[in-house]
Amino acid sequence: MSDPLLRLTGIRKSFGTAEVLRGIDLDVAEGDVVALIGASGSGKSTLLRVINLLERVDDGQVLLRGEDISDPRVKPDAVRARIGVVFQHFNLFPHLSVLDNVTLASRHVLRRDRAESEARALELLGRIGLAEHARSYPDRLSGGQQQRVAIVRAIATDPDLLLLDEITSALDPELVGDVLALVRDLATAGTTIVMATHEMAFARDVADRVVFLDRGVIAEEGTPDEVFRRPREQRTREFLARFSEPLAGDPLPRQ
Ligand SMILES: Nc1ncnc2c1ncn2[C@@H]1O[C@H](COP(=O)(O)OP(=O)(O)OP(=O)(O)O)[C@@H](O)[C@H]1O
Repeated sequence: MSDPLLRLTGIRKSFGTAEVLRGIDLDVAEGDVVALIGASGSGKSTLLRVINLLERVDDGQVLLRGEDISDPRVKPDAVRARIGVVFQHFNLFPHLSVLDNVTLASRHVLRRDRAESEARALELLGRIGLAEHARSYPDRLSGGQQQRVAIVRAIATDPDLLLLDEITSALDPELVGDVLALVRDLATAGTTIVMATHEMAFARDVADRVVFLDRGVIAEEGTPDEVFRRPREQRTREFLARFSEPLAGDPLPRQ
């Protein structure tokens, strides 16, 4: 069998005396959408940061297409061009236009030609209805628009993997729908995504697999149906009980 796109084996990470990740094993196949859920502080962001080499593991391996990228000799920049990341706060560069934000990595890390990078960026911005804002600065855009630009920027290098860390948490509720719709489109188009999310209804509808982290270990994983409707673990049930209201209805906007 061929290697999964991403394989995590025995990942451990401590900050001081606090062990935040306590032996994580996880495989993500090409095209899979994996939702990481769990209480605040359970280690979701740290796990994403470990995958992207923003944090180095204390123990264990991160394998991307079979290559051990957690090896200290691997240069983070080379890996980051292969792994797109979007954080809670949009992190667009305020002094660069939308277009320059989107083309930055493609031009300066991958050394792609300017015209080629801009054509691709404009095509992506067009897909999210923001091509006319290409020459604007980020502060002219709403939070939801900025976050969609951040997503487009993350995929502009055609990464192997897209990591999303609570990308709707800082948005006003009325702006969440468009951002989730874009993620839904990417998932449908076959993008491999690992996302930490508090949007349970979204995880249920979009993810192929749901991973429940509890104090640094994977307490349960399965299809959305298994985890949300038939959780095996008491601690999963307790966690989900806090989200029972949104899960009962369907708060997701339909396109
Ligand atoms: N750089 C750091 N230095 C020290 N402690 C850290 C650092 N990063 C994370 N932690 C701690 O690690 C634990 C896990 O944090 P993490 O952000 O991974 O959790 P999370 O599940 O993503 O939480 P949330 O849902 O609130 O974002 C927390 O107790 C946090 O305080």
